[in-house]
Amino acid sequence: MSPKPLDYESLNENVKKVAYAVRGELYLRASELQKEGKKIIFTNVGNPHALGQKPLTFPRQVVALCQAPFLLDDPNVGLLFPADAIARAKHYLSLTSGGLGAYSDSRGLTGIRKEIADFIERRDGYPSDPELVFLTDGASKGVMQILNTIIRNEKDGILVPVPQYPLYSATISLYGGCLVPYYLEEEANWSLDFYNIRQSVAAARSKGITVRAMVIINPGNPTGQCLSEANIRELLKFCFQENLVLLADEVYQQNVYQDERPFISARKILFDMGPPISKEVQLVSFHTVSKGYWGECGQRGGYFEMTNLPPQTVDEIYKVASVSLSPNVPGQIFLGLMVNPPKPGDISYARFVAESKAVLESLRRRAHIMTDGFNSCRNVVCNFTEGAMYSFPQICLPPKAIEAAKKAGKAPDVFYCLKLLEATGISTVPGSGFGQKEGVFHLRTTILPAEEEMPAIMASFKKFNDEFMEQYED
Ligand SMILES: Cc1ncc(COP(=O)(O)O)c(CN[C@@H]2CONC2=O)c1O
Repeated sequence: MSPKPLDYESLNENVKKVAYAVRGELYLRASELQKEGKKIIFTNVGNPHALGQKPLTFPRQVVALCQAPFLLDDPNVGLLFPADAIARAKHYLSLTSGGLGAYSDSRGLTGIRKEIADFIERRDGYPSDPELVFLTDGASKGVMQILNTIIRNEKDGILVPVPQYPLYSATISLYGGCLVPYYLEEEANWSLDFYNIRQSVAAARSKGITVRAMVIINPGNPTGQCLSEANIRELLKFCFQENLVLLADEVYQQNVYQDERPFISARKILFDMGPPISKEVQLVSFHTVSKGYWGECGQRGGYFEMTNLPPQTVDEIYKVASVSLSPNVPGQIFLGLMVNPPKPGDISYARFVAESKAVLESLRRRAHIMTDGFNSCRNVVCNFTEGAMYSFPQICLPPKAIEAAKKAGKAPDVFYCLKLLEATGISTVPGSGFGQKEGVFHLRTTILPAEEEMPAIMASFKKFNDEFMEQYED
């Protein structure tokens, strides 16, 4: 009997190649342990509300009213909702063609795309065209769509930073392209090494790969570094020289925990550089409501903005977006609220600022607590989380531990993370899931556990790690 169409052996080989460690072996084991009644701290996913972060009030008030417009007709609505939330809800409902239950245009609601373009113009100081802003169900879908547009065959290469967020490796596998790694320099705080980047491109080309795009994640996931203006200038010059489209993943642009390298968008620097670069380099920038001080991961609100793409290409991307009909409309409204929050003088302004400031300041403190906790272990080295939501310490493992891992049929960092999980309930992601240099091991955790729990979590980690080292050290 020949295999059925959806038997494993008949499946699309690219589907089988996909790996996504953020919800891989460790996450599955943690879920099993949770079912057995063990308390698990899921720090594997940058999912703030799942770790106790409260949603911002104003956005939820507006979307609640949009979801239940009959409340707006209730004479007591003003007793429960502030006037600016009521007004904003009415505004967003007026943008839709029948409320949140109706499909929107496949690029998203025009009025919200305009709000985003206005935000980009305020942020960068250069005009932004709403026609070049497409809304998506999370930034993930936008990244996937653009990579799908770029990858023609297995000889098309995409430059990806390593360690990388596995959305990129998984999507490149799914669409049958070639991931061309460029290694970040851990010793120099995960900085770029342009010699290494050029080497990677040359090596790929020598194998017949056409390198077509370069991904930057700024601030970085899992590495947390923030790129300097000089870095981004050099990147844009490199893309211009090598004819690469730059994919700027800027989903963590609100998550910055140091003052030396504030977030500057790749788009701003592109226009600052002027012609020919500002006219020639093609750029797609991504953003989301899943991160920042919003953390609204489940709302699936993302967008990408296209710069220097020819109209015909934009039309092709629109055509493919039309196949999925419409990005989810509540997620679009969250995007509009994120880029156009309450202003000074609005009734909800003070509360909004207080809530968002509290989240960011706490994340900054937690970044320090976690980094210091890891660095207090003699075999652990951890760069400070300058931005994003993760800590990515290097764990120096003794030969006996590596031997034991081998015997267990596990990569050394997977072995270590499994032992950590079993001993402490802390669910992390092994560095191998993000890529790392040969013979060097990491784990990724988020800085998201509640601040008051963080010291106990780090103490529990240190206790486990020291006992692990006692057991396996020569
Ligand atoms: C760099 C980067 N880009 C895009 C996304 C996708 O965001 P959307 O929610 O908008 O699709 C993530 C999510 N971060 C994942 C999710 O949690 N932990 C992670 O590493 C990310 O880290």
